[in-house]
Amino acid sequence: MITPPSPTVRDAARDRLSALAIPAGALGRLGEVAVWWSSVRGETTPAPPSHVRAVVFAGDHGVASHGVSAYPSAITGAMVRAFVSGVAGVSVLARQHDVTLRVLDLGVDGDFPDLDPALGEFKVRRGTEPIHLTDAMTANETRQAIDAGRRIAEQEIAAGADLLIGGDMGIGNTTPAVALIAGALGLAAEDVVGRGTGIDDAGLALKTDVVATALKRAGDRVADPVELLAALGSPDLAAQASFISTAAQAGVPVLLDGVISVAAAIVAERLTPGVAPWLAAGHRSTEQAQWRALDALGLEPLLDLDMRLGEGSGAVTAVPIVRSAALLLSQMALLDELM
Ligand SMILES: Cc1cc2ncn([C@H]3O[C@H](COP(=O)(O)O)[C@@H](O)[C@H]3O)c2cc1C
Ligand SMILES: O=C(O)c1cccnc1
Repeated sequence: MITPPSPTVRDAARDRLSALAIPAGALGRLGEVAVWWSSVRGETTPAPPSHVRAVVFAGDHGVASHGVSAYPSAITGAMVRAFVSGVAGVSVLARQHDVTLRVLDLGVDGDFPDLDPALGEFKVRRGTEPIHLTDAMTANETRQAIDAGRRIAEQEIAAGADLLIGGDMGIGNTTPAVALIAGALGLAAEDVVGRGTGIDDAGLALKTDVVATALKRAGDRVADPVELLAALGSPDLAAQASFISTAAQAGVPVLLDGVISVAAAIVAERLTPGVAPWLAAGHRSTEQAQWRALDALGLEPLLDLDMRLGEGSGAVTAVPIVRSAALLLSQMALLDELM
């Protein structure tokens, strides 16, 4: 069980919010995120996040060659190179919002001999098995990925992170992500599948079949988070789940992104109950599984921009919102002081 953020500080922040020189409730969700930021920082008027660190967990997925994505697996490696050169979508956003971005290859089906070997320091395997046919990975590989996620979070925290973000890269990864959400929450395939990179109706029907078959194959094993990850997950998803869980245990808040990041959070909550109060939701993605999982975690997304990129992009886009909220709570006058 994880120690929750301080209820005393949260109440003090709520009191301050109610006393600000605004009509009651006028900051809307900005007020709520300010109170959350105070509670996770353990101070009524904490400084806004200034050491935001994002890690992109990259990996390939066996299901990708079974018609569940609009794009081929070769894109994964090409995008890893784009992160390294700073030209991916989230790279641009991270530069704009002063977020440190790190990309790690947990399970890409390829190697990068010309790039910094640190990229593959935590690599578990090349791609996964197709989850509708067999387990994504072995129990041993799952433990290795969980251990990697913990060490990655510890490194980011040691580097001074005051807010962490997990991003994803891997063609096909919305399929295991929604399967994990369905498995953990007991939902049916048709209630979790979405169009991912933009599959058509036939693709959606096929993806629904793949997820339904995978869930049936996993059976009761979905009740155990480690078995769930081995059966339906991947090294990158397992590592991100453990990254979130480790951050929450250390009292470091995490800003969630889209369906992959939220799937990792749902599994993190299973690995170590009590994670959710340490989390905020950066945005609402177009994937229905993401909304259902956020609901289950009790989280309301900050932004709703119809984004469906992943990479951590929705979370990084929300960073200035968290900063604005923190500044409002600490710098605004109280109504009493003006009277
Ligand atoms: C060029 C490109 C860049 C991306 N950046 C993130 N994704 C996102 O889309 C993929 C998941 O969707 P699906 O499950 O439908 O394959 C993941 O790689 C995810 O990171 C991208 C996808 C593409 C094509
Ligand atoms: O919800 C997301 O983050 C998402 C949606 C589609 C494709 N990749 C990511």
